[in-house]
Amino acid sequence: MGQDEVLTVRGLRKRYRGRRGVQANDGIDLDVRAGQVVGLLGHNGAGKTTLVNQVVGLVLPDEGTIVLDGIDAVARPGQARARASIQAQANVPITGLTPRLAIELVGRLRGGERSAVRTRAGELIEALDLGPWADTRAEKVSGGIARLTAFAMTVVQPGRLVVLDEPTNDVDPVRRRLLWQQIRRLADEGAGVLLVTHNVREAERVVDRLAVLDHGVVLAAGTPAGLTASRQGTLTVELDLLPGATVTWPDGVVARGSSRLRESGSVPAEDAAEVVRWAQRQVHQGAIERYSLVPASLEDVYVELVEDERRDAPAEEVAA
Ligand SMILES: Nc1ncnc2c1ncn2[C@@H]1O[C@H](COP(=O)(O)OP(=O)(O)OP(=O)(O)O)[C@@H](O)[C@H]1O
Repeated sequence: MGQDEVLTVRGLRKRYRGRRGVQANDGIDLDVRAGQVVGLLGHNGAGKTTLVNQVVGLVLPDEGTIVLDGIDAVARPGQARARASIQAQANVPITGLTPRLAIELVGRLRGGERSAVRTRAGELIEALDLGPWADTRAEKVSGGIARLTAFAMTVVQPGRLVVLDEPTNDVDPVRRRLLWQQIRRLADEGAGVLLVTHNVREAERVVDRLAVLDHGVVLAAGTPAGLTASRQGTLTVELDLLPGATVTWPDGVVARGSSRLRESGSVPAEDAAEVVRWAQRQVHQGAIERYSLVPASLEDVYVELVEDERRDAPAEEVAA
């Protein structure tokens, strides 16, 4: 393991026993290096939280190895956990405290020196625009502010590995941007960050590498550019339909998705000009309100990967 490796996971398997045994992790390899944000994507039940819980020693693997900052995390979970900070999916209750006090308390519990912790807590409160609620009793703050407070509690005295499980849940779009900046900054300042998220569109701009998990296995892993390379030369066209309108795609467009007032498809870049002319005519004819053509995103690739996997999987496995 090189000195920059903060987390190395190899061949990790975990099966939950019981009447309907679930193979939650089925041979996972994963690496996080210092200075990197690694995103972990996957549908509900893909096995992300199981993986994270094994990394921080809350769940014992059936098989495989986990090395966290040089420590064997399976044999010495306590020591490994001391080198990591984790923001769990559910917020730790801080009833009776204010966000500022809760952030400072965790900083002190994790061994931070009083004035350094106070300064860092103040910086985080400012950076996340928590000021107006920093000194309000926790019972009175909104879900989004509670989520940001939980993030600040996690990173006030960060470990070498910072694990964030859905940190953006409930956070408003403006503060989400501030949060993404802080996540990036954590890595830039030397931590390895493992980020569990469904927010593929926003994460794409921040992560260095991604692993896509599906039914306990890593379907694909790589940089955002590497994962989207297979879609280079392809654009995504999106239409906002007017109520009651229907459209039939022109030749060259492959339908990708459809909801009540939105259709999306993919189109080779060389056909884009033709599709724009077609879409413009649809606007004039009152079928669509607006349209956009954008490069294929990581979200497109992610959805396709998972859909391909579903198509190939036996029916009962998909239903499970
Ligand atoms: N304690 C448990 N006992 C039995 N089965 C469990 C337990 N925890 C999780 N599972 C099952 O293991 C599988 C993986 O769950 P996990 O929570 O790791 O997925 P996830 O990717 O984190 O999902 P989500 O995005 O919904 O949080 C699921 O089928 C889930 O029902």
